[in-house]
Order: sequence, then C-alpha cells, then structure tokens
Amino acid sequence: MITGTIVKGIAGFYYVKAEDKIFECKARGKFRNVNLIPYIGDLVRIVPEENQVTGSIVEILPRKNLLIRPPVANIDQAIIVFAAKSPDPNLQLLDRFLVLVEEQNLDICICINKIDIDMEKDYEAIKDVYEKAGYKVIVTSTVSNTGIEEIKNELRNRTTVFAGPSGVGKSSLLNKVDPHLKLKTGDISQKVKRGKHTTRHVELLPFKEGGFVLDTPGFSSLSLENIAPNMLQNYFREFNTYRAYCKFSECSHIHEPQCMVKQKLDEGIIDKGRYERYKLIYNELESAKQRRW
Ligand SMILES: Nc1nc2c(ncn2[C@@H]2O[C@H](COP(=O)(O)OP(=O)(O)OP(=O)(O)O)[C@@H](O)[C@H]2O)c(=O)[nH]1
Ligand SMILES: [Zn+2]
Repeated sequence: MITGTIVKGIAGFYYVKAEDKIFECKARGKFRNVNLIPYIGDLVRIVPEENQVTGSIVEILPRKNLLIRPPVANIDQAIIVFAAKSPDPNLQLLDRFLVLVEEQNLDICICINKIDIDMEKDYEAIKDVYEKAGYKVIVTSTVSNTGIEEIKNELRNRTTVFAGPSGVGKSSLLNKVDPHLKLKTGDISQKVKRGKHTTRHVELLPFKEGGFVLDTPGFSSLSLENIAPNMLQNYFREFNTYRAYCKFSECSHIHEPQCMVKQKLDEGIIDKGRYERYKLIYNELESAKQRRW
C-alpha cells in the first residue's frame, strides 16, 4: 500500500500521484458505503496493481479542509492575482475575492502582475494599502521576470489555488514558475474559442519543486449572498484589532457611535477605500437578507 494525492477525476477514475507516478484508480466499495466521496486533493492510500499503472483507493486520510467551489480538499493557500494594468485593477472585485478566501480560512497572498506596463507605478499605492491591511503582496511581471522567485517560494511544497479575473496573467505566471506546466495563454477571444472544444476539469498540477497548483479560474462566482452581514467584518482583517473596542458588541461599524473602526478610519490607520468597499458589500448583504425574509 502506498500514499498519494488525487490530482484529477474523470468518469469514475481517480488519478493519484504517488512515488512520482500517476496511478489510474477506482475507489473500493468500503468507504463508499459510509458516504465518503474522494475529492481532488485528498490524500489517499492505494493498492497498485502489478502493472504499476492502475490501482484501487482503499482509504481516504483525514482532510485538513474542503473547498466547495472549486471542490478541492487540503488547500493550503490562495494566491489572488490582479494586473497593474490591462485589465485595470478592480479593487471592489479584489475585496470580494478576499472575503471569499478569508471565509475559507486559507492563507492568502496577493499578486499584482504586469507591472512592466504600469509606467506611473500606480501599483505601489495598491500594494501599500493591502500590506497595511495585513496581506503579503508580491509584484510580478512575466515580461521582465520580476517576482517569479518569490512566487516559487510561495508555491513550494504547498497546495495553492490561483484565482483572479480573466486576462491578468495567471497561466503566464504558472508557466514562468514551472515551464513543465505548459498552460494555455493568450487573449481572451482565442481562449473562448478553444474553450468550446475542451472540457475543463479541476486538476491539481504537480509543481516541479514540490507541491501542487490548482488550474482553474478559481472561484466561478463571486456571489457573497450566503454571508451574513454581521460576519462580513471578520473578513476585513484590519478591523480585527479594533472591533473589540467598539461600544456596541454588535457594532456594524457603519452608523453606531463610539466605533473604534471608524475612529481608526478617521486617524488614517484603516484605509478609506477598503472601508467604503466594506460598507458597499455590507449594504448589499443586508438587502439580500431582507429579500430572503
Ligand atoms: N505586459 C505583460 N503582459 C502579460 C504579463 N503576463 C501575462 N501577460 C499577457 O496577458 C494576457 C493574458 O495572460 P494569461 O496568462 O492568458 O491570463 P489568465 O489570467 O491566465 O487568463 P484566463 O485564463 O482568461 O483567466 C496574455 O496576452 C499574456 O501574454 C506581464 O507580466 N506583462
Ligand atoms: Zn464599530
């Protein structure tokens, strides 16, 4: 019996990477009977057949976590990729990504790519805002090879989901850190054309220096509607230090008096843009909640 990681699943077969080989495996009935379904990312024990190509999964080892969208187990971290230019950074979208990932309790790293075409270096101000909020920010360019080593350091021996809007350079970055990955890159229209003919499976790609990356657009939807409004503050990590000092324990940090979050906003310690986006998402979640009643 050997231990490996499920890297993809197609039509009832699970592909398990173990001892530097990929085994095509069927799941044995034993754990199916107790309603255990293997997920991509699961660490499993397999019994290889003599041919060393096929085998059976006989046990699923305990999971560290399980993402629902995309459905993957044992993810260590998310790298959220944005472009400094082309497409211009949409911070409202970035904060939504962050909320979703914070909710999943993963380590987070923000990557600002394409800095080679940001002549005014506008990305520096964005980097500053998110570093102050408590995030690690890596700036990269696949053209000038900036930050590639830093991304490698993040990926090594961990399982990472790469997320971010279309066209920011996620595939280009992954190809830079490991040319073996050979991901398709290009302009969006080309990809859409190709997309019609290829089914995209969720797949963990083994990183040559150890670890896995998840090849997927990441989060297929950025609907936050399932988050209760009063939970949202937990996912703006720069509020964490202060919210215990608000007068009201149920403080939403919007209209209550003696709110420490608002005080820190006035003092310039909490970023105004981040706070405005918090308010926007909060109000949106409130209206979604009202609609449900
Ligand atoms: N100037 C510049 N262009 C880049 C950089 N990285 C990627 N690009 C270009 O940006 C375009 C999109 O890159 P992709 O790697 O396909 O982007 P993606 O994020 O994987 O896109 P989706 O698969 O649609 O989510 C391509 O034309 C790349 O050549 C960079 O650092 N600088
Ligand atoms: Zn408050």
